Amino acid sequence: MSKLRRSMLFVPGSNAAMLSNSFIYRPDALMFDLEDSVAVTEKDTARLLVFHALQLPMYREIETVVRVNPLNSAYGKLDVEAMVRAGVDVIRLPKTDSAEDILEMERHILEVERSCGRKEGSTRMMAAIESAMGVINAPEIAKASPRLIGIALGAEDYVRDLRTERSPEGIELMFARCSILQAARAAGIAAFDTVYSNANNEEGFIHEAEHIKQLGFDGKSLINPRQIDLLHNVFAPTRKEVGNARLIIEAAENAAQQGLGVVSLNGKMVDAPIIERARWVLQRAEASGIRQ
Ligand SMILES: CC(C)(COP(=O)(O)OP(=O)(O)OC[C@H]1O[C@@H](n2cnc3c(N)ncnc32)[C@H](O)[C@@H]1OP(=O)(O)O)[C@@H](O)C(=O)NCCC(=O)NCCSC(=O)C[C@@](O)(CC(=O)O)C(=O)O
Ligand SMILES: [Mg+2]
Repeated sequence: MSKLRRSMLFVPGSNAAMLSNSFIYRPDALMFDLEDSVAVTEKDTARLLVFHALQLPMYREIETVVRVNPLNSAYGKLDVEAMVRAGVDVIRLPKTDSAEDILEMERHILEVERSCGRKEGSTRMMAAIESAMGVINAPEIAKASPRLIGIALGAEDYVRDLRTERSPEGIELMFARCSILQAARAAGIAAFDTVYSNANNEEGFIHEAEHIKQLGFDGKSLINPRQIDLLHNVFAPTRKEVGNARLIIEAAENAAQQGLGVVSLNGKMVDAPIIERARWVLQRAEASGIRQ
């Protein structure tokens, strides 16, 4: 079963208090940020703080992602050098506009891996798409490197680029979400949704989480620990879904014994894709529990 990456909690890299205890919230991944949540005057301090946080034993037990600054900024290369040396699991490249951005990042990561003796290819990558150009190039971006675990939408920057703003229904994000999802699936990698920026609006958050789960996303970036359980609950299958999946597997096993590829379960067709989905529901229930 592929690794669970439902929740990825952004932690501002310049906030020493948050860095020291963010593991207690147990998201699927922690995403230390060196980019937009860090003031220009704090960039060097944040890099040092995150470097040290990555040495802490508690961060060895959880997947760590660091969002670095773009390589064409004054900080990007220094960020990558420090984070690869620190042993981060995944580097998140923000504002990815083209496959060339990925290739450039890959070249730089490889150089650092070689110079510090880290296994070549062991640093994984994630690309955040945050512009119209990035959305148009999503299929090439998603296929650009075997290091990529997934691509993600960065909606706050994206709506700025489109010259609009986010609405509760998210109609302005529909094209980008579908494009990113299609590109990710065609490349065989994960698709991650963007942050919901109001930590106090639980209802709005759940509405958005249900929407992106229905579209097919694997998970979502988060800004606040209170959003973690809400998201995990949305992603957990319901008791009814689990019960139904068990019946489908049972029916499929009986059908296989009789040499049949398709059978009926209470009038509903059960064939290969339906069986595969049922297995996926059971795996998900085992990994994430059943919806509360
Ligand atoms: C939103 C808010 C200010 C609310 O503050 P509040 O004070 O109301 O929070 P409370 O709930 O009261 O905190 C209760 C306890 O949790 C602790 N706690 C809170 N948040 C924590 C956390 N994140 N990590 C660890 N610990 C945390 C806190 O320290 C306290 O601990 P304690 O005192 O011990 O009880 C706060 O959460 C926060 O700063 N979030 C991170 C924001 C951030 O990273 N932005 C950048 C990424 S987005 C972006 O760049 C756009 C994007 O690029 C995105 C894309 O690409 O998708 C695009 O373009 O769209
Ligand atoms: Mg952004």
